[in-house]
Amino acid sequence: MRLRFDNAFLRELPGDPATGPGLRQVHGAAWSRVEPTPVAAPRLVAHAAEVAGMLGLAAGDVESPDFAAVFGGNALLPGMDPWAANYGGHQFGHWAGQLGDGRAISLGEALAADGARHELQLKGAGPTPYSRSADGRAVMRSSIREFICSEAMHHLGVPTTRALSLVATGEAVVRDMFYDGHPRPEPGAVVCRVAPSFIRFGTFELPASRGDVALLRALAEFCVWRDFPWLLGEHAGRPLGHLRLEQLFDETLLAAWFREVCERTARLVGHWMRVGFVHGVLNTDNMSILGLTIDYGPYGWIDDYDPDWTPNTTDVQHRRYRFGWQPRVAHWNLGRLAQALSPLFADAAPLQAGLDAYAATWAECERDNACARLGLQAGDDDGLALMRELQALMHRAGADMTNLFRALSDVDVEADAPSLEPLRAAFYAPERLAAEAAALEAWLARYAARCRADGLPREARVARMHAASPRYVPRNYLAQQAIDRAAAGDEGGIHELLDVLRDPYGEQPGREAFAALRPDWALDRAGCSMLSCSS
Ligand SMILES: Nc1ncnc2c1ncn2[C@@H]1O[C@H](COP(=O)(O)OP(=O)(O)OP(=O)(O)O)[C@@H](O)[C@H]1O
Ligand SMILES: [Mg+2]
Repeated sequence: MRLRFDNAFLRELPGDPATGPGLRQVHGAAWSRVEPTPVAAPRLVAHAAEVAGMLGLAAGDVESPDFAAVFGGNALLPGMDPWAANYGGHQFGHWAGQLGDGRAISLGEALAADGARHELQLKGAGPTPYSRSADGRAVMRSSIREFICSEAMHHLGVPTTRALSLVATGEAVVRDMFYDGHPRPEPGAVVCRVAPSFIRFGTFELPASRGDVALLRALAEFCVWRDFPWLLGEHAGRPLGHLRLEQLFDETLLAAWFREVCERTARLVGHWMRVGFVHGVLNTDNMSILGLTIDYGPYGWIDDYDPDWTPNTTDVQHRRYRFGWQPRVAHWNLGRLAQALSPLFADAAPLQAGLDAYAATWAECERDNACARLGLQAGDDDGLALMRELQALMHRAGADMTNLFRALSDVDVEADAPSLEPLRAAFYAPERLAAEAAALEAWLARYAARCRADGLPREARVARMHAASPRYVPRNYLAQQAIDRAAAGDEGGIHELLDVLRDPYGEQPGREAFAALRPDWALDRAGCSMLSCSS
């Protein structure tokens, strides 16, 4: 197994002179060298062949015992030079100080044959200087969720960190799942995540909070150079040191960078709102600078449409991270990033321009999502208004978000008064549907009229709708079933679910069960409707 590494993060940014996992506050440094702690019996449970292929790994590499050893944290490949990154963050609205990779350890930045950079990072690989009071480990149930959802998001077309592998450690990890004084041992696991960059908003917030403008500037310049090279135009690919000497990183360039971060974040949230994903812990340390979904913890998927739903038990009181608030939370988080970057700007105008670009891009995404899901040609305010009315009805009548949007393409829009029949199976309770049936029918009549005025031929309309509204998403209960089966010794559920989710927009005859409404047993089952941060 061979990979080519170019560890730019270590080479170009200042590091912690101390090594090893001892807990400490790390000043003036972006990273600390620390090796994964070996585990008792690494065993490969699952891998994503697409990610292995992207890295240039062959099937034989994945099957070899070396693979489980490396991606379980027991061995290193030549060129790997493991580190934990230093960052801070706002958690639930409050500044939390230094956080850092407490259980994530980056192994190196692999360069693929096509020149793409893929940082390989183990999650659950043991203690680091940033582990605070925790153990640096992760349990199998949360690792299965991270592995499956990362890949599902990619196939759904949502920007995300990827998952190469899921390795069982053969060791127990003690967790108090509901923070109710009942800790118990659970099987441990390590996921290898893959992304061009794991830089977070909190990466910039930490040096800014300490008044360390030199490190803040170094991080910003590095991030532009490595992660946004297209902003450098003809200078892309030249050594960072040369560009610094030529003072290329002026305010105009940094402003363009911040603006792009804002726009990418808006598009990311647009995708989440389209597919019904609730991140659950949108702290600034869980916001990727590249606008990728990162940190699959107590996330959830919307079953019955409810903009106020949050899956995170830690968040039940304020519901800060509820589904419908994600657009405004992302904006707030960008505000914290803007504040952190402000020492690099003479005045606030360029940062405000970025935040305004967020609002404009999000508004555009919301309109485009609405019109694509309704199968309308033009993205206009009329389509958006129609969507908002439908969402209010879905909420009141208890419609399954995924299934209702999918079934909408079966409505006969040639009829003046289309029948509700094609939608009926997407509702959870007949009496709630009955109470709203007249309002839904009135909406359908207006919708059908709009489709006819729009003039898109049936086939094109349906294709547009199916491309925007998935048939299959990793519903909370589906992931939990895979977890339960794995706990009982059958890991086949992980592979089956991953395979279904490889084609989320296809019909996949024979696999309809994976698109079924949430069953009643999942309503109050841990892992399905409520998830704790204990992972
Ligand atoms: N078991 C653990 N051991 C050590 N540190 C942990 C552990 N769980 C969480 N942390 C750290 O606590 C902070 C916030 O936790 P959060 O739940 O956002 O992250 P996470 O799920 O560990 O990681 P990531 O954001 O890397 O996916 C991070 O600094 C994280 O590394
Ligand atoms: Mg996190």
